[in-house]
Amino acid sequence: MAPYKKFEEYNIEITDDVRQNYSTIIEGVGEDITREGLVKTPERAAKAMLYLTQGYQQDPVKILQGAMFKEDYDDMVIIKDIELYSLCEHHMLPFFGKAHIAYIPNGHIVGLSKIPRVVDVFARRLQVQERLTHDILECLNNTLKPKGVAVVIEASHMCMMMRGVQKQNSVTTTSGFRGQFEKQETRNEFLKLISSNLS
Ligand SMILES: Nc1nc2c(ncn2[C@@H]2O[C@H](COP(=O)(O)OP(=O)(O)OP(=O)(O)O)[C@@H](O)[C@H]2O)c(=O)[nH]1
Ligand SMILES: [Zn+2]
Repeated sequence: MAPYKKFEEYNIEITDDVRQNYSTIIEGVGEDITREGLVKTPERAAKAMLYLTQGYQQDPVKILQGAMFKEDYDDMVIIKDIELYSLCEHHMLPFFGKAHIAYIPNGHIVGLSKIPRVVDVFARRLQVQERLTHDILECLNNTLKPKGVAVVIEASHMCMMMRGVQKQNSVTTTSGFRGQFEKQETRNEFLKLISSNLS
């Protein structure tokens, strides 16, 4: 079985429930649910929400284990500027930005695409940025068992932009480091490489 199912494969039985609840919300904000433009909206909104939270149905460990290859390379591997879209668990509004991830292999490398896939598995859940950062960090650390792993996330939160404090330009940075990245020198090398424009 594939570690991640296509959206359509698991969505069918739960859509009805979520769709019904979106009808209630639309009526609750004072709209006419029978209006032409809104007739299909509960269905669309339910599908969109289930898409944005599909990470609950996916197994990030299997994703990584499916593409680990024996290799002696033991220098830093960095994937930077991985775009991410998540939902804050407090308001269910988007937060979005970039993840920068590095690891130092320990006998195994991993298929490069699997790292952004793991980011998406954890981002497509109700999250806070701090937990998202640690979820990714711990998953990579426990599964790849590398010599070190580093995760930095920079994100903007719609709940701070569209409403609430209404700050349009603030960016939140979170980070986590394990193994060799706990050493100042290695951590600095990583931070220098992700802030350079060379890629
Ligand atoms: N630490 C953290 N806080 C977040 C994240 N996303 C949203 N928040 C915050 O969650 C907090 C929820 O605070 P509450 O006071 O319960 O909610 P609220 O009345 O809507 O707060 P305001 O946004 O200040 O209007 C807010 O300060 C949000 O900015 C996140 O990823 N990490
Ligand atoms: Zn929020």
